[in-house]
Amino acid sequence: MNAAAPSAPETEVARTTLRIGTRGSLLATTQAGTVRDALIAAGHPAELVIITTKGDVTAGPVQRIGVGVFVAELREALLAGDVDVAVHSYKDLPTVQPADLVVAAVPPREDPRDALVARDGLVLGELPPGSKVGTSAPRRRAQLRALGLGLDIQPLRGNIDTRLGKVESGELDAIVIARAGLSRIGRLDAITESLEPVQMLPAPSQGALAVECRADNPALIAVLAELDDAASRAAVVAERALLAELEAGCTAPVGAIAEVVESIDDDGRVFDELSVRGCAAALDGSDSIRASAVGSPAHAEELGRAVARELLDLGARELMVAADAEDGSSDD
Ligand SMILES: NCc1[nH]cc(CCC(=O)O)c1CC(=O)O
Repeated sequence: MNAAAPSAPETEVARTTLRIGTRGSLLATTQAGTVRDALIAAGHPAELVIITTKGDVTAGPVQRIGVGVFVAELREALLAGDVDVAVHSYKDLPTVQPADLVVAAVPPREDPRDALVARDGLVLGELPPGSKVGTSAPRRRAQLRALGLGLDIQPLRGNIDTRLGKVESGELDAIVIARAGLSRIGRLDAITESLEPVQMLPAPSQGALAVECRADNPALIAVLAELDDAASRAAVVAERALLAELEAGCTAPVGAIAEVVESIDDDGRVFDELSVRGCAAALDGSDSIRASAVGSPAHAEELGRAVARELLDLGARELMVAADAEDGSSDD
């Protein structure tokens, strides 16, 4: 920095290489790398800066370490000015956005579905009762149990390679993980079944990235906004509004999927609609509730909240309170 001529953020954007903070895992650096490449392609020099977070060096369940652990240190680096941009897996962000930071872009989202990685190429319906299936996310555990297949759900943590290794070694018969993570690290080949939303609703904002920067830098916000994908943003806004209205965190047994779909009006005109589906499940799989709505993408937030209120009317709160009481380990 030139101490004699301190520059306004506006001019800084124009002449410096943007520093993009990321966790050091293969998944995180790959994700952040797509943002770096998109910025460079748009004429904005950018580079990655690896930030080691507590979540990367601790092996305990996420609920014990604290929700948002993967996010907090990246945000500290942003606020300290050590980096200009942070790239997060959107589903790892708490629902409350800090006032001094903004999600300036939601790039085109990956397929949000969960994926089954099973031994011998098996799909879910082929796993015999008693099969050991790894996942620590209450949302996945509850929805798997609700399928009534008699599966033995086992805790699962670690990076993607560690998780895949448990199937390869035979320790587990299968695992359920986000398809997007496998896609980003080039391991779609490991998937034996992509789980349809009728069986398994993904975590709110799964497969989407949040490109975050300080709220006090309008020039940088404008640059990052070039990477924003309107349909992906509308979907994520609806899903996270649903989660927020349920007053649930990223470890709650809540699933949601919103999609922009084409519709045709009475005069034959094609227009975009936003379809929103959500579920809340009891952790023991004894019950799960679903609700849905369709409306304008411009009303994504209201749509998400409306689906959440319907879930609440159907008893979601009572279900999730029971879920809270059971046990702590989770990792969605
Ligand atoms: N908290 C774990 C996490 N956070 C983001 C991803 C990758 C998928 C995504 O970007 O949504 C994963 C792994 C998983 O859920 O299997």
